[in-house]
Amino acid sequence: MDKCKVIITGRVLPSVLELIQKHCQVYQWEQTRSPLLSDITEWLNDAEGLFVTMNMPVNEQLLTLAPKLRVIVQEAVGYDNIDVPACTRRRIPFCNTPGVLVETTADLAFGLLLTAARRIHEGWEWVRAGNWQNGTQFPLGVDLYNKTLGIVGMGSIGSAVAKRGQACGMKVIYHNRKRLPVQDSFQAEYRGFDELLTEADFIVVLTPLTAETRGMFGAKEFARMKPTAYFVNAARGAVVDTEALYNALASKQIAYAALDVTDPEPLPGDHPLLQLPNILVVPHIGSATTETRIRMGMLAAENLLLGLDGRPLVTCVNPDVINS
Ligand SMILES: NC(=O)C1=CN([C@@H]2O[C@H](COP(=O)(O)OP(=O)(O)OC[C@H]3O[C@@H](n4cnc5c(N)ncnc54)[C@H](OP(=O)(O)O)[C@@H]3O)[C@@H](O)[C@H]2O)C=CC1
Ligand SMILES: O=CC(=O)O
Repeated sequence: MDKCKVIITGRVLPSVLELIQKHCQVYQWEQTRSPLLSDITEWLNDAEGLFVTMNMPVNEQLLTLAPKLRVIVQEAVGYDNIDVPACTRRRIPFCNTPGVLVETTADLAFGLLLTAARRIHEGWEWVRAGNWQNGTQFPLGVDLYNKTLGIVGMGSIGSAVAKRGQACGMKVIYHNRKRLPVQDSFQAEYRGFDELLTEADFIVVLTPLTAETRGMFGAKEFARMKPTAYFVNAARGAVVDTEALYNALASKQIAYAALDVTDPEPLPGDHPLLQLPNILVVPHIGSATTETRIRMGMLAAENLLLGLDGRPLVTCVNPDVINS
């Protein structure tokens, strides 16, 4: 019997590829950049499954070229690149990988905060440049203890960051559209968005990117923050207006930013943000540990195989397409 044909839009771990190849014929995009639609058009014509590894747009245009597609999975939690209603209209189930990367991403978000506050990365550069003997001139950092951590997007990952902050003696405040039930907020206090901006010493963003959150942090929001504020974005780059962030940092309207995600992404090496002294940027590595990437890849692969088999998926974003 012919194996189902599936497209994988980037590199995956060998164990994940092996599992998929056992059951499917794989077309894999192997270049480091994300494929353009034109790069995979030929494969789309007979693909029954699509495994998305990077932020490739899955929209009407792509779906129209893929008449046999029966399941789409993405090895990520955020799915702002996927037109889910368009998948649903074609009765194609779509899965992301929630749950398995929560603690790992929270470690990275909190790690950015701690690294920026204590200038760990700058200290390393200082030592490596042979400056240790001038150690007393190394610029001082700031404490986390007794400071206020403001989390915008207190969901799975935001809550895990909140716990890390509390373990460091921080007071935690948060903002969501809906206030959490008391038992789920473990003493973090709810604030309106503007209140959180003015009160927090450290702000960590962990909302999804939606029409509502796109550009949520602009000039007005940075102007509300303390001049000593540290700003961490581990959500999606476009939640922040990059030019406004640049201006806020360059004019010292806020103290520091630490980013796992940027807009544009990847950030070009000559981008003005990277010339600033008060910023730390890492290349979207929130979930990038071996253990977590295996969990994400395996979950996505299992969902792919279930979908090809016409069975309900474990983490389906639009489950009604299967149940109806
Ligand atoms: N850097 C990285 O590598 C990673 C980044 N991410 C990003 O983090 C995001 C969050 O993931 P996760 O914690 O699992 O998601 P959850 O759905 O568990 O949490 C999202 C939170 O955001 C809140 N939220 C949504 N819209 C708004 C809004 N307009 N204003 C304020 N709060 C809002 C939600 O609360 P409410 O609905 O009440 O508003 C919820 O508390 C992902 O969507 C993804 O983009 C995820 C994994 C790794
Ligand atoms: O950015 C990563 C994700 O899982 O979402």
